[in-house]
Amino acid sequence: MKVPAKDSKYSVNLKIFKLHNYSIAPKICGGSDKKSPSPTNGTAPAVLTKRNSWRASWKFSAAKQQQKQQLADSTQQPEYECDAELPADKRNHLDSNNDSSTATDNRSQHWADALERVSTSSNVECENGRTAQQLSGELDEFMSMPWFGMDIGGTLTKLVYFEPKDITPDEQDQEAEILRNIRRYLTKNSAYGKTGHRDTHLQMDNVEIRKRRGSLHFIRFQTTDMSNFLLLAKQKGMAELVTTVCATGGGAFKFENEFRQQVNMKLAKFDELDTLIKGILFAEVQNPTECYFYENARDIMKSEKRAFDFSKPYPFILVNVGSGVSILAVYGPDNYKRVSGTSLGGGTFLGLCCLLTGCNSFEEAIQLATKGDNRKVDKLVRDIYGGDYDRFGLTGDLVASSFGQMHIKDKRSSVSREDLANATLVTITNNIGSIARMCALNEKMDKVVFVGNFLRVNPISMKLLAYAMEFWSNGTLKALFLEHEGYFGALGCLLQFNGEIAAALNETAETSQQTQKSETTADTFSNTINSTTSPHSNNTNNSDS
Ligand SMILES: Nc1ncnc2c1ncn2[C@@H]1O[C@H](COP(=O)(O)OP(=O)(O)OP(=O)(O)O)[C@@H](O)[C@H]1O
Ligand SMILES: CC(C)(CO)[C@@H](O)C(=O)NCCC(=O)O
Repeated sequence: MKVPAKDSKYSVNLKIFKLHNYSIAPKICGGSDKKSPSPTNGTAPAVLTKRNSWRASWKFSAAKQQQKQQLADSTQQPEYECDAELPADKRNHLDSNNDSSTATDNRSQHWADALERVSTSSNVECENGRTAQQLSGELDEFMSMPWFGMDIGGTLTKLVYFEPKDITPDEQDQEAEILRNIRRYLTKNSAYGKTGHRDTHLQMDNVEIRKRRGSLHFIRFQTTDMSNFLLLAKQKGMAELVTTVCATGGGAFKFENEFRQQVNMKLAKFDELDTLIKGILFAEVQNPTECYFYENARDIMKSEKRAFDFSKPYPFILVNVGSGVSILAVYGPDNYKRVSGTSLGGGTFLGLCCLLTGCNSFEEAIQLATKGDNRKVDKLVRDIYGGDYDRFGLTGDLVASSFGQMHIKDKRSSVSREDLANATLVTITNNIGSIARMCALNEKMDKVVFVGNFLRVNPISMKLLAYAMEFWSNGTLKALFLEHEGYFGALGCLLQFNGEIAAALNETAETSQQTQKSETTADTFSNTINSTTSPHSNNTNNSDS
């Protein structure tokens, strides 16, 4: 991975702390020793139920157990090929979990099943009516380049593209021109269309995936720009390539038909939280400096980014700050639950900031926040007490009430756009920190990993979160951050194992059959409510917000 020499974004944003030339002790976690009220927007814990349909999709070959085992023994496991070459400690890291060895066995078994099935039973009918031959074709199609993983989120779409670097001259001769053009287009540019960007500083080189060596490119664009993206993909000839793309995020469901109709692309859909964890584990193994923390977190003026050894990660709290926030308790690679969430996330920060300051982009909002002072907007403990509230350890500098001065006309007229942006950022960050801390306490975990694009170019929030975890836990909680911030869902998608892909394709077929059925039902009973369940309905959260 290209590691930036000195992250300029940090030096720029440090200005805020220079401007606030005081010992910053913003109130990150509401209430401290006081009994904190429950977060208004928290969600009820939802225990993960693993999706089982892929197991069912292969079950007809269970009768040939012995034969399968031989195949399994002689077959490598694509997803873990790179693992086989890893140093022992890294391998242990993937295997150290209570579930992981079982998961690996299952995977090799199912990969063996898949191979056996396509090689020996090409006309056996699958559950959804497709033959093994068809399924084999779909797997081949998936295996053919280009390889993408896509995370279509509420605000940003993230695309991870694998560029093969081990192309032989023969392969090069045979490579379709369209494919070559797509590869060149993606890897030679860093801006695409109106909102597309390649984060060149995050590029991972010399990565091995499914026995191919190459580079991973990280691209993002606004989800509102999806129709332009599809148009561009069509112009570049994607429709003629007939590819299947692994996709996750809400948009994988929302835009599925558009992908099919406009660029002839099938989406193999995966759950966003499953892929998030897979992506994180892969990035950590690939990049020794993926994970970092803030040293001297208690003194925001002095706190500095340092590498953290995340090779033995479990258990940990994972806070994904996207448009909204999901909070997971992670016990192992295939073992987690979504413990909470809040609708007050990155989307809220951006939305409120645009409303309050008239800014037009996340970058602009962060720039404004960097120059502003939340103390002119918020009501601090000292604005109420005239000093500290000693009895419960609340120093005068703490925010007692976010935006608490804005009901006063004079104060309102003296605040700047910068102050409002800063107060918005601090408010949203504090709230996330508060909920994350309560989750860590509940789950008795001491590592809290923050990811998601809200943290992009946003050291103010990272430092506040690091401060919050450290200060309010008396040093027992540690906030951790990851370099590839918002790309883990897309990365995890790209890495999906072939057995899982086959299952996702099956689910797609099942869903379209269900949809057709429900459309017919809706025609017949036009007054009844369509209650078709989502293919992942056994794996969703119980959001109550
Ligand atoms: N260039 C950008 N444009 C818009 N938002 C950005 C940008 N860079 C960072 N952000 C922040 O990142 C957030 C989106 O993060 P992310 O991409 O992780 O979530 P998402 O997948 O879009 O949302 P969700 O997971 O809730 O569907 C935005 O709400 C905003 O706060
Ligand atoms: C809906 C998702 C999961 C989409 O990524 C995310 O935006 C989220 O977790 N929102 C918060 C929902 C809640 O728990 O209140």
